[in-house]
Amino acid sequence: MIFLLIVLIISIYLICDYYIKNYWYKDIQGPRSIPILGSLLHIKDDAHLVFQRDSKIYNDGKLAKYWFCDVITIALFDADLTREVFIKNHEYVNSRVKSPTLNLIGNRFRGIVTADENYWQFHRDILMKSFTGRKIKTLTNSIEKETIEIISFMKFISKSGQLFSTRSNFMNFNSNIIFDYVFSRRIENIYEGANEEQLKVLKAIRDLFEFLALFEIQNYTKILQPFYFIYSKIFGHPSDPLKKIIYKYYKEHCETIDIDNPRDVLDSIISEYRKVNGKEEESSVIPITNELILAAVETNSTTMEWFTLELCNRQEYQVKLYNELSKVLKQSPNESNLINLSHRPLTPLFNATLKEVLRLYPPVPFGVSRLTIKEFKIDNGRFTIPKGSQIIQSLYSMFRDEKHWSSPNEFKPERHINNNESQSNNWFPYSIGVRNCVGMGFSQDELYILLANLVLNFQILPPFENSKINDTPIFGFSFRPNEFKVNLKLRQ
Ligand code: HEM
Repeated sequence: MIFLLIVLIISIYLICDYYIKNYWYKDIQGPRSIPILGSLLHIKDDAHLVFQRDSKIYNDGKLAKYWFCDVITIALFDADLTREVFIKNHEYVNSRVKSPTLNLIGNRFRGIVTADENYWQFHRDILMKSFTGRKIKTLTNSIEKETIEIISFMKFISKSGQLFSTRSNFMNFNSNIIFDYVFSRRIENIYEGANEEQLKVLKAIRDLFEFLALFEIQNYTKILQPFYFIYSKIFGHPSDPLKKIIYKYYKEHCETIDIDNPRDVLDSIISEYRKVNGKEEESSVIPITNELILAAVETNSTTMEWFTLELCNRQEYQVKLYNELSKVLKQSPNESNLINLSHRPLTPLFNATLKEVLRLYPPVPFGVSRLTIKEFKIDNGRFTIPKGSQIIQSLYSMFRDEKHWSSPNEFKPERHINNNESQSNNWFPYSIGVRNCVGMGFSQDELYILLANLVLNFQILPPFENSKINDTPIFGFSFRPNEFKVNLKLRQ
């Protein structure tokens, strides 16, 4: 009898769940959902391609509705509509999805990337003040110093006839800069191999990235969430090792801080926090700094990998870029013989190439999901976006949409120079609106200085003569190529 009752309850639940997912919120079409999992199986593998396909099927290519288990999800396929949601209606979409993963990383949504509607504005203001309160020159110095280090390592590798591993070295480069900027903790000789303590830090960052797959069931199924929390309490969470390290840095900073003369971003955040609210300092400052590291390292490293890969497969562009860079350095030389930010306005082709790489391979191909805190209408009232929806920007399909880009799958940096696509406001790999990427300027400076000096100093060749490096993307937390090595030939 009890068994029959249980079967009956489960059956009713499944029928209701199926009905809600497929027959409610009917003004936005999407693929059919099954009970419990919703549309998760539909988008699980190569979601960027699934969204690209769906953008040709549903709602005139503007958006589509999916169910990620219990969470109604709207994927935006159209750049104009994305602006309408993220700029015009920004106050309704400034929260993040309340998933257990974001909860645990962000200390109950108290970080910056993970911050919900209660913390976001407050933490964003603190962070912006901390960035602008520091002299930006310090960051540029740090990037230039690290670039000299890595270029000298590349020269060593090149002379010794070894191949250059792109992923590990770019990760080391980016972690060293952000650790220096945020904690004043640069790892000496990182490219030759760090010491045990430093390796622990690098491992903590990498392990967390390995773990951070997107669209996991436990993040979207309410009934599973308590088990996930209990499991993480007992066995630990992949974000714990990095947080432990950052806790140590935080304590050291607290002991030695001079509030009026902050040494680094961590000092600045602590000072700003103390000005407004001393109460939750530790539980907020640790996730904020933790998430700065997470947001910075993977995205920039991925972009560096794609840029190197594309140029390695296109020797003709390397020649063009080399000619442009060497000419400007001759025109305005400097002591270090380094391309720096003052050269940027004089290198239009290089700038366009970087833009083209970010268009074809946006490192965060779906943006970072937002959560709606109120129902609202878009597209002249045609679509209602329900409260509690997860909003995804399908950047990959938008950046390859014929509506906005000619021959969208082709690598054509020139499209960004002096033609009708060059002024396009449909290029936003760093997202748009008031909650866009905080690190956009930081990222652009780092990418420019490192990659320009790479092209200036070396010819980038594939490991085997006349071969091409595989450019099929791997879809995970970010959007990266298969790990690859290159042969760096020193230019004379
Ligand atoms: C190629 C490099 C990068 C790309 C493509 C990128 C892209 C993005 C995107 C799409 C978002 C989501 C914004 C939204 O919710 O609409 C974001 C957020 C964020 N990014 Fe980046 N990012 C990059 C580099 C960086 C760097 C270097 C830093 C740190 C210095 C950084 C820090 C952040 C932070 C803190 C947020 C959260 C902002 C907030 O929620 O208010 N990013 N980024």
